[in-house]
Amino acid sequence: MRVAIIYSSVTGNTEEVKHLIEKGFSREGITLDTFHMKKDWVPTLSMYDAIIIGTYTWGNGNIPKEMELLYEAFEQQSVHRVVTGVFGTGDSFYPNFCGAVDRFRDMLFVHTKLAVTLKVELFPQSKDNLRVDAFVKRVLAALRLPVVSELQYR
Ligand SMILES: Cc1cc2nc3c(=O)[nH]c(=O)nc-3n(C[C@H](O)[C@H](O)[C@H](O)COP(=O)(O)O)c2cc1C
Repeated sequence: MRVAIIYSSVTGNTEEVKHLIEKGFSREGITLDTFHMKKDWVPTLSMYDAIIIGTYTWGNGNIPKEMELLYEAFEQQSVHRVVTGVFGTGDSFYPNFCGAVDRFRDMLFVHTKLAVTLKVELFPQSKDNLRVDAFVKRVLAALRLPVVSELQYR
């Protein structure tokens, strides 16, 4: 099972959610391939069974510049079998809260097997732990994998 997480973060909020999601998958025995979108390079998306996208929001509800190449790659590559989830951080002070998540969601819904989305207000708080757990479980369910961390307690 190959799962990637591809993200962008300037001030560290989205990166912190990424850490939580990585930990969630790690509890399920899944190690993620991690890509920080800084350069003009995107991995071959069809290599993966699942891809998690993490993005902050810029401008007026926009996708950050460094994430545009990834957005276009999903539109152009053969990804209809890939399970996806998209998360992001934003600031509800802005009218389009986490608008970049919405833009990825609409595109991924058309081109991939979109399983789940998650929006976090700025830096993740303890209440977000349960939301992250639910995010990971939705991806596992779409991959038809059992939730190992719960099976251990039965
Ligand atoms: C110039 C600017 C524009 C922004 N526009 C939005 C926006 O439209 N919607 C939103 O939800 N957040 C917006 N934000 C807030 C960032 O998305 C938020 O601080 C985010 O957590 C930053 O993520 P990072 O720490 O991973 O870089 C904006 C921030 C800046 C500085």
